[in-house]
Amino acid sequence: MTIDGPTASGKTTLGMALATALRTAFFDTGLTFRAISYALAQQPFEPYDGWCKAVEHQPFSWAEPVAGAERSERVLFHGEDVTDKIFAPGLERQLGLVAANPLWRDQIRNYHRDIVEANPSIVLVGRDVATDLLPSATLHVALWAGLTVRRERRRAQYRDVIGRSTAVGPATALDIRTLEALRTMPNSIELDSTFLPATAVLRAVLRKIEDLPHGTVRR
Ligand SMILES: Nc1ncnc2c1ncn2[C@@H]1O[C@H](COP(=O)(O)OP(=O)(O)OP(=O)(O)O)[C@@H](O)[C@H]1O
Ligand SMILES: Nc1ccn([C@@H]2O[C@H](COP(=O)(O)O)[C@@H](O)[C@H]2O)c(=O)n1
Repeated sequence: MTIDGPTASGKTTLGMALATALRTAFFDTGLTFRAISYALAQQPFEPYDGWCKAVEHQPFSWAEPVAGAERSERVLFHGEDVTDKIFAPGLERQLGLVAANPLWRDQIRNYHRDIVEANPSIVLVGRDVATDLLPSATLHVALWAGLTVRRERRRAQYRDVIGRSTAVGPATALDIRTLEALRTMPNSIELDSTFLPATAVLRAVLRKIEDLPHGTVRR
């Protein structure tokens, strides 16, 4: 299954809950973009294409999920848990550079393809996963939420983290470009979560799954 939508629309929340309910693998492709941007931000130079190779050797790894944590996937960089840091506002510029670079996108796509191949039963999250990575998925969900609500959700998410309280500013050029680039599959379920709690979003998707022909989704 794929879940796409703009930042802080609730993709990860829904994806993790769905993967738990259906006992499938789960992967948030945004983490790859963020982890690579974080690695680049540690370098003193402007990123350029040659770095694609350089970052291949960066020692990233994914730690075991942390039970009870809101965002249970953890990203390690040189052994340090950088999961919170890769959501820091200062990474926006690097994120924009990585996301706009076709060479980076190719490498990241190949990395994600390997993950999909290794996990035929997977909930895959990210803004282009439906159209680009897994167009033949059993179910596509296009999740939406208004900008003000998304900003407030992110602000609440960061409220208790020192130095992160100003993390969510006005819509940036990156936000706007990303929204323009969002494409959905013609057969995707469109859900507006602006006024829906996360549990209701999950219930709505589970209901859609129940409507699928028997045996389409193995539990
Ligand atoms: N339906 C909802 N109602 C209220 N809050 C929600 C809802 N869905 C998610 N949230 C909260 O909003 C915040 C952002 O959610 P989440 O990380 O799932 O979004 P995302 O789309 O995966 O973001 P990103 O694109 O940055 O990875 C989290 O704190 C989450 O608990
Ligand atoms: N499939 C994807 C996932 C992400 N991006 C880019 O990475 C940025 C961070 O993603 P989040 O979902 O964690 O917000 C995002 O702004 C995109 O620019 C992408 O291009 N394709």
